[in-house]
Amino acid sequence: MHLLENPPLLRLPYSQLHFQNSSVLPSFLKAMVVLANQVDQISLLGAPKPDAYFSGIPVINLAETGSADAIVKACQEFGFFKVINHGIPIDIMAKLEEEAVKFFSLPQVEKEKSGPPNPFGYGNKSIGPNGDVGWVEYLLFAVTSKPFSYTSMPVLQEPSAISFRSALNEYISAARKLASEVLELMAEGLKIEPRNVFSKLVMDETSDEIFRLNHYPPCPLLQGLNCSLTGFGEHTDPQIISVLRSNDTQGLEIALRDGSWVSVPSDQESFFINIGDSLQVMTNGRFKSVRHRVLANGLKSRVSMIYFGGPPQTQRIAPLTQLMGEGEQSLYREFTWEEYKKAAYKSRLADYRLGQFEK
Ligand SMILES: C=C1C[C@]23C[C@@]1(O)CC[C@H]2[C@@]12CC[C@H](O)[C@@](C)(C(=O)O1)[C@H]2[C@@H]3C(=O)O
Ligand SMILES: O=C(O)CCC(=O)C(=O)O
Ligand SMILES: [Fe+2]
Repeated sequence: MHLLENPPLLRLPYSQLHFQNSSVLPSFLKAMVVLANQVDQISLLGAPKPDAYFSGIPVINLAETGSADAIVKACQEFGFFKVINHGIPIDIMAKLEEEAVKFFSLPQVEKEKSGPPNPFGYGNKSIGPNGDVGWVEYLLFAVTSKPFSYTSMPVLQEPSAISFRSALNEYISAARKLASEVLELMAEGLKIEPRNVFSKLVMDETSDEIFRLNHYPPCPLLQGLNCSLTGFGEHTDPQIISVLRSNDTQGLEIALRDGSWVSVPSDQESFFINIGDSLQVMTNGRFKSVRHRVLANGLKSRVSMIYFGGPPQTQRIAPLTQLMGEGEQSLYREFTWEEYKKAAYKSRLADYRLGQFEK
């Protein structure tokens, strides 16, 4: 709806298009004649979309004993898992989703009052400072105090934004608590002490946390073409842990250890946990940071909310001595979170950011 009032969103590189089935190519090319006037930077580099949902995503039931071992297994194998029976009321997610939908439905000019992102604020299509693009608009927040104050975000300053602010605060507190609980189960599963060895890094007053609301709008021009768009290109998250929740629209994909991509069935009542690069380093590669991306199908809006738990800026990121076997060497040279973040912001989304820190 608002998408049609928003021609700039339609200017997407052709490389963002992914075909489900190569037999649609002729009709797609015909449609391109129509679309060519509206979509610039065309280059046909689409990759096929995985056919089926992956049924092998590990599911961790937090109400069950034994979840610590299952979490460690999932972190080693996938760097990704789904959490159920997490105890967070659905209402907290639904309220924030409602506020997000309200915001993304505003006229473009209103949304842009909170942008461009530098790196925080409202962003449309452009991701990060180095030329990455996707079929997405988003709000990126720095969580600088608990509860945080949103000083530089016009959209949250108006008195009428009280319900948005309170939904955000409620949701972020819940996501942080879940991140901490899961990180403590990881320490338990790895049999290392103290139990809060990971969780204290995201629970500190000075922890560097980010929160993101993503909206992948429908794309009416692509309907009937059976192809998809890159909403958010492949990447790993640089932080320790990410807690993701989406509405019931599909799109999230993860790369398996063999490099193949699989589609994660959406589940609006559950959370998905991503291992970030920093946790890969702290476990000396035992846990893998998961490569993931979002392919938007163009039919239905996807709204996602992601809490990124990072450590304080000065935190040294290195393998935990408690985890190192006899004679085991660190796979990485030492760095602080501040150094890693700086390097990340100089990189493109798909870059292998840990590469320059490997020994
Ligand atoms: C292209 C970029 C966007 C990003 C900063 C970066 O230069 C490389 C890392 C990207 C990422 C991925 C995970 C999170 O969505 C994010 C907020 C983060 O911390 O690192 C984004 C950054 C961003 O969108 O600004
Ligand atoms: O929107 C999503 O589902 C995932 C987005 C993501 O990976 C990110 O914002 O880092
Ligand atoms: Fe991500």
